[in-house]
Amino acid sequence: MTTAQKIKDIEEEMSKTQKNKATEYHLGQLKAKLAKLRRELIAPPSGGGGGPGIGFDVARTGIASVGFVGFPSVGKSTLMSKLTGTHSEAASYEFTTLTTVPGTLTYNGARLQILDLPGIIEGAKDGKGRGRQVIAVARTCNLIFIVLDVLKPLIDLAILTNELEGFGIRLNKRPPNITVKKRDNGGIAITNTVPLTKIDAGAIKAVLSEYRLTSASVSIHEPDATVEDLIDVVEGNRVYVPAIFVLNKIDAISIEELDLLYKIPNSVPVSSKDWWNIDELLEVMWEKLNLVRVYTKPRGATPDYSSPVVLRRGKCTVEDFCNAIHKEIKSQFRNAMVWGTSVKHSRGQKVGLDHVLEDEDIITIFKK
Ligand SMILES: Nc1nc2c(ncn2[C@@H]2O[C@H](COP(=O)(O)OP(=O)(O)OP(=O)(O)O)[C@@H](O)[C@H]2O)c(=O)[nH]1
Ligand SMILES: [K+]
Ligand SMILES: [Mg+2]
Repeated sequence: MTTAQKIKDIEEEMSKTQKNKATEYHLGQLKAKLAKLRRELIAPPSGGGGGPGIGFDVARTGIASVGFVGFPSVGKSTLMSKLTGTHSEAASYEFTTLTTVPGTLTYNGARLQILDLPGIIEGAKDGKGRGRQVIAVARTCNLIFIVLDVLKPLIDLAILTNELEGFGIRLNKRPPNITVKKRDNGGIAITNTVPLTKIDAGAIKAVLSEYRLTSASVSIHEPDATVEDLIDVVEGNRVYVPAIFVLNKIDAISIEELDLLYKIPNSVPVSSKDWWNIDELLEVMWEKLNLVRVYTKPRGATPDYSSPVVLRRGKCTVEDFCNAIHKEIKSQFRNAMVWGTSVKHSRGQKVGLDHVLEDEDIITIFKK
């Protein structure tokens, strides 16, 4: 039996199993089994093809990458071509785009790589079409645009989210606040600082036993933690990626319909064809990318606002700033003067290499 068939069997069994106290353990087991099978698809054991990077990946450039995911003919290539000035074939027939097409967009001084991807279909995560290769590229992006056609059923949004979830991608989520520590004996000990509303001891034990964890301490601090959250923590290979639902083709709907679309969280309605609301899309993109611009101020001169050094959040210390400019700088570094929200004083503050910079800080480096 192939992995995809095994997955299908388990999904069928789950849909037939009623959810109640008595089945909690069994369902926990099934969900863990499913996660383990999915892991095989994300990274095939050996030469299975379709793993991360195989097939559609391209050389990465720029400070961050944005991948376009969607069903065929929703307008991904139309949007990407116009945003970047790079030609990516767009046409009315499905599967026009057959491979990754990279382009570059500079926004707020940051060079971003935009990846137009082939359309995917439902079932992609379980091996339908070449969807797995597409999702594998999306998994490595810093931001995902889920592009949707507003003339198609809105359920597509949930279907696509589910496809990415099945590939270990979590959209607009933080890692669950749960820790699992293996220990030598003593069985399963559960501590929780929040009420457990969606998971109980039975389900926790079922999941852990599926991973051969018979002795472990589990601490749950995540409000309304689910079995899926626990599995994510045990599996450990999840990626947490911000996403924007780009609701395309609003030129073809009424104002009343548009009002409804505005209620969908993390979404931006646009028309790629008529270039409507692209400004908002870019603003939300910038927010979600969460980048840090640092302006260099030469001693005694005004800061250079035209070309910031752009860093990624979590990798934006003064040391990271130095490395982004030139390898040599760090060895000559004495200290730095920083102005902006990362320091307390409005007149600036002297800092060292480990100081964490904030967006739009100004910096002067003093050498030895
Ligand atoms: N009305 C309208 N049509 C659009 C818009 N954007 C794209 N289209 C049309 O939708 C069709 C598909 O566009 P593509 O850009 O090829 O879509 P795609 O998502 O890249 O398609 P695949 O590569 O096949 O997955 C084309 O006929 C476009 O002209 C839009 O904003 N409004
Ligand atoms: K198309
Ligand atoms: Mg295309």
